[in-house]
Amino acid sequence: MSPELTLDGVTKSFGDDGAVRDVSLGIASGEHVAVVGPSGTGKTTLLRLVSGAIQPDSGRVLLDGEPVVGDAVALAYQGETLVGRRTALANVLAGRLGALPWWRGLVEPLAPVDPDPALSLLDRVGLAEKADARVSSLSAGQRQRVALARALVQDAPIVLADEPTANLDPSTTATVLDVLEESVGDGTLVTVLHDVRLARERYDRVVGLADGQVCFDRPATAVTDALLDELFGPDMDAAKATTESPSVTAPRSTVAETPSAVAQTTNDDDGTSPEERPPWHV
Ligand SMILES: Nc1ncnc2c1ncn2[C@@H]1O[C@H](COP(=O)(O)OP(=O)(O)OP(=O)(O)O)[C@@H](O)[C@H]1O
Repeated sequence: MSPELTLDGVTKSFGDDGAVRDVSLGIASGEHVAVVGPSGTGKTTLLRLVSGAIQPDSGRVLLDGEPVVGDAVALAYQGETLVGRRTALANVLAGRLGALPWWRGLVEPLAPVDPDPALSLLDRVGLAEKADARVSSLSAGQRQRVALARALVQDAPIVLADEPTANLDPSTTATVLDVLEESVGDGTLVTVLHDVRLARERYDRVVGLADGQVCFDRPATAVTDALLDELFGPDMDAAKATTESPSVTAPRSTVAETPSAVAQTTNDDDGTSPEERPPWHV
């Protein structure tokens, strides 16, 4: 069982900018939650607060009622947090070190870390042949997948993923989200996604952030175009013109049985390429 995650009136500012403002959320053990919202509305800051990477100015982040400590939370960052001159495998193994009990370093200081879990994850995200490549030689999408593997190899009960599908093509996006869902399994998953369609299709629950505050917090099946309109503002008008049928909102268990669902649900009938459409287009 993953611990229950609670954000209680969490606020974080950078200078005069209130990045996250009085956010309260309860995320139950095993929930898979997507966080969506326009750029600069505090999504990354929220994940960093939950991971303990930064501390709130006020409010509390709690796991089962206690402050976040230890290795309970793994965060796959959106940004460049890998060591470029080390190999992909070495970077993923660095995550594995954090998953081992502290006393292993005392008892077996020279024992090598078992590379198999890291190699297996690199294989599952499609990077088996890049295991020995320096991270600095990898594309942005490949680095994104190394960062995800590094988070997943920690076997943490709560996994946070910040835009894990940025820079990826549709097929690799589906693979990465499949690996994420399968690896986390019954654990708790909080993923920041720009693609609202994926959030609706693949997650139990969607939280919309606007200007650092919760705009909506609904089961994925209850996320309507009106809510997205409120969240994303005027740009939603373009989406309304092309969104006449209801969203494809398969529950998580169904999607997991159809790994290619993302590619299959892409609608090319309106004459626009997927890249030209707003992220919530269905
Ligand atoms: N370390 C920092 N120092 C100063 N300002 C910051 C810092 N981190 C975030 N901010 C500011 O906080 C606000 C929220 O940033 P954040 O990265 O959380 O947004 P976001 O919703 O994740 O954006 P995006 O979707 O573009 O990644 C922005 O105005 C940003 O400039």
